[in-house]
Amino acid sequence: MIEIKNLSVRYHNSTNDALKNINLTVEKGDFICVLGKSGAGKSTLIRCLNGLQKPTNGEVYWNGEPMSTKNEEQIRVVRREMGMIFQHFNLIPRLSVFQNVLTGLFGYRNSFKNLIGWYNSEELKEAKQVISDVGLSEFLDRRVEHLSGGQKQRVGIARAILQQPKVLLGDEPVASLDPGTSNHVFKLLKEMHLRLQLLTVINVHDVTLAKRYATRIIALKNGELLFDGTPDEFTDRIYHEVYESEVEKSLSYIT
Ligand SMILES: Nc1ncnc2c1ncn2[C@@H]1O[C@H](COP(=O)(O)OP(=O)(O)OP(=O)(O)O)[C@@H](O)[C@H]1O
Repeated sequence: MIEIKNLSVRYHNSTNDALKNINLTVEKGDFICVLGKSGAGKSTLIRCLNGLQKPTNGEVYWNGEPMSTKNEEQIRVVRREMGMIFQHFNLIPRLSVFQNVLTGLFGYRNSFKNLIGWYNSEELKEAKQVISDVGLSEFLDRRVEHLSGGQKQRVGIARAILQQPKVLLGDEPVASLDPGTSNHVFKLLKEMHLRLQLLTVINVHDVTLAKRYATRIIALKNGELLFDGTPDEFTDRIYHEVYESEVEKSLSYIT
């Protein structure tokens, strides 16, 4: 579904590659967690998948077609098929849950309809359904600024799902949430993945969550692909290879 060949990214003001010669194929059916220390290249990888970041070298193929040959309009069409959820939710605080979720339809409508906020009855019904699916029916008319972090992320998920994506991408969607709430959000993501057959790629710092929910784990280190396998194959030895220096540094600071 998405194939990455010899992908490297170097930001214009940097002397190092943020991603170095990555080769990957991700398929419908994958629930992928991307692990790696801060700065390993996880966000850059997600941004390459949705076309927000152009590779310095190599290519990203969407259903066999190179992204680099697509014009802005064609990339917009591809991006419509990719729902995104974010660490800081990217919601409009003063709008209600319902209004925020409806913005998931923006990619399918002309700007005039979006501007005047006109939706047909089918669209309104679908929006109510996804809000119910994420367990927020009772908060339909509440401004999102008055929700908890976990509820806000549910709104983010509902908005992404209303978009009817084929792929769901998450850039550290639980980094601002407590462990219990993070687990609930992952459980919901997994349910959506299974029910809608959504290819899901999520950056996460919590290895326990990755091992509990992922079908496949990818680990990056200094921009390189260090590991690609099942949660069972992600052993303690690999964990230490991915994180060791960071863990040791933080422990030596405490003791
Ligand atoms: N816009 C940018 N301009 C220059 N360098 C950047 C830019 N964005 C990221 N980088 C650098 O690229 C490397 C990879 O960053 P990236 O954000 O992809 O890592 P990450 O694994 O997502 O980190 P984190 O877990 O802290 O979010 C880092 O060295 C970072 O400083």
